[in-house]
This record gives sequence, structure tokens and C-alpha cells, in this order.
Amino acid sequence: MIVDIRNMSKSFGSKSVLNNISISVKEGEIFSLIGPNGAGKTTTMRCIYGDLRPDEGEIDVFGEKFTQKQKTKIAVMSEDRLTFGRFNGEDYMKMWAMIYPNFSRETFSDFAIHYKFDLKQKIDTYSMGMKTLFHIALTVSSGADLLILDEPTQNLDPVIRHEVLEMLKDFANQEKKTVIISSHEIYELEEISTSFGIIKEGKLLYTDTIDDAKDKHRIINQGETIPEGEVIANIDDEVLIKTQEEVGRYPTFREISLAYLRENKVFKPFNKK
Ligand SMILES: Nc1ncnc2c1ncn2[C@@H]1O[C@H](COP(=O)(O)OP(=O)(O)OP(=O)(O)O)[C@@H](O)[C@H]1O
Repeated sequence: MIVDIRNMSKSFGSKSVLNNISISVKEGEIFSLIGPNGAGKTTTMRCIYGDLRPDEGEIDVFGEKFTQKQKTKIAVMSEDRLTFGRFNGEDYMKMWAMIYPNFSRETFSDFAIHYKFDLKQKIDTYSMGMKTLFHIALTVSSGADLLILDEPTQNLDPVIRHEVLEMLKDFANQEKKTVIISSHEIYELEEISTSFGIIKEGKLLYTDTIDDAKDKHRIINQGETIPEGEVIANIDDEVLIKTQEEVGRYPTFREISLAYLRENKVFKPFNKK
């Protein structure tokens, strides 16, 4: 197990932000943390890479409690991106090469050429999308065994977004590295994730591999007999049910995510039928 979180809770002052979260991520997986704004995705990630300490619960990373020596095995793309704005691209690359013993200048250089990074330009003056791409290039070149990427496709145009997702998939498959991604983009996560966790208001609503999640749920049409199981939510005119019975049809990942996030609280102000 690369990351094993057991019963983690975290509050900021009197505000409870994470409530009894348990997640495990295996080697070579691309694990997606899905949830609405303010759900607790970033806080969960910060706890994994030791930036925050949980109030309760335990986290093992690479099979042991987090210590500073694990930092070179984890590369992080945080929500606030690259914070030393007066560094230029070359400065950043040198800094990461100093931190990460297995940093690949060759991989980084492939990115720099393909995306035409101006390494003499100050990071502050990069466009938002370029900053994101540059940060992705650093993490993927770092040689770290675990990448933690907070909304890695934010600000990317659709073509580059697709390219980056395919690249992450190859990266996990071929290099046997593990990736944890947070995003709201359930469409794009379906393309690359092998497992996922759905977080809402600090609670983990569901976690599984994508294949097992599809296996454990069915979509039933109105009119079909409801089988034994747990009704998760309506999706338009259909219902997602957690059941072992061979009924209805298998759901897509998007349908599973939507149903768990919705919990039957659908907002349709212009259609109150
Ligand atoms: N340092 C902090 N002090 C107080 N509250 C905080 C702090 N950091 C996060 N929070 C709160 O914790 C909750 C979860 O925040 P978090 O950033 O983890 O959510 P998120 O799921 O990543 O959201 P988003 O998708 O909008 O980035 C929010 O209500 C946020 O305001």
C-alpha cells in the first residue's frame, strides 16, 4: 500500500473539515479524490504529504508514518502552484533537481521543448495554463514515486488537457508510479482513474476501484422492479442502486459519482413536477 489513511479527522478551530476518512491507494494506481468546492480534498492531500497533521486517525505513506525523509519520494502540485514567482524556469528546475535525487533533466527538457517553456522568464509572468503545465513537468520529472496533484488540469485548454491526462496514464502504467489527483472534473477522471474516493462536507461517501464500483451498482429504469439493495439517488429518470442482483444496466463512473454527490437533493427551480 502506498497510502493508507485510517479514520482521519481534522478541524480548523471549531470547524470540522474532515470526519473519519479512510482511504487506501495501491502502487501504480491513479486515485481520484472527487468532491464539490470546500469538500476537504486539498486538506486530505495536505495531510498525506505532511503539510498538515490530522487531529485523529493515522496515515502511513510507503508503509510507515510520514517523516521528512519520505519527502523526496513525493512530488506535489499544490493548489497555489509555484510560489517563488521571482524564480525563472531554470531556477525552478535547478531547485527541484537539488531536492529530488532522481530528477530527470531529460524528461523535463522534453516538456520544455514540446510546450516551449521560456526558462529565462520569471514564473510570475507565465500564463495560468503555462504555470500549470510547468508544474506538471516538474512533478513528472522529479523521479518521485508518488505524485499528489491538486486540480492538475485547471486552466488547460481542451487539447493540452487531453494530452496531459494521457501522459499521466502512461506515466502510472509504464513507470509503475502512483498518482493522487483531486478534481471536480468527473468526465476527465473517468478517462484515467483506476480508483477513487468521493468526499462531501468532510465525509467520505464512497471509495472503491472503478471496476468494482461499476460491478456493485446498477441503473434501474422507472418501471423496473427495484431489487434488494441500497438506493443511492435518482439520476434524471433512472435510479442508481447498490445491489448484488443482476438487474438493470451497469452505471458509468460519471453516474456513480453524480448519484453519490447528489444524494437526491436535485435543484430544478423551473421544473417542480
Ligand atoms: N487553514 C484553514 N483554516 C480554516 N479553514 C480552512 C483552512 N483550510 C481549509 N479550510 C476549510 O476547510 C474546508 C475544506 O477545504 P479544502 O480546501 O480542503 O476543500 P476542497 O475540497 O479542496 O475545495 P476546492 O475544490 O474548492 O479546492 C473549507 O471549508 C475551507 O474553508
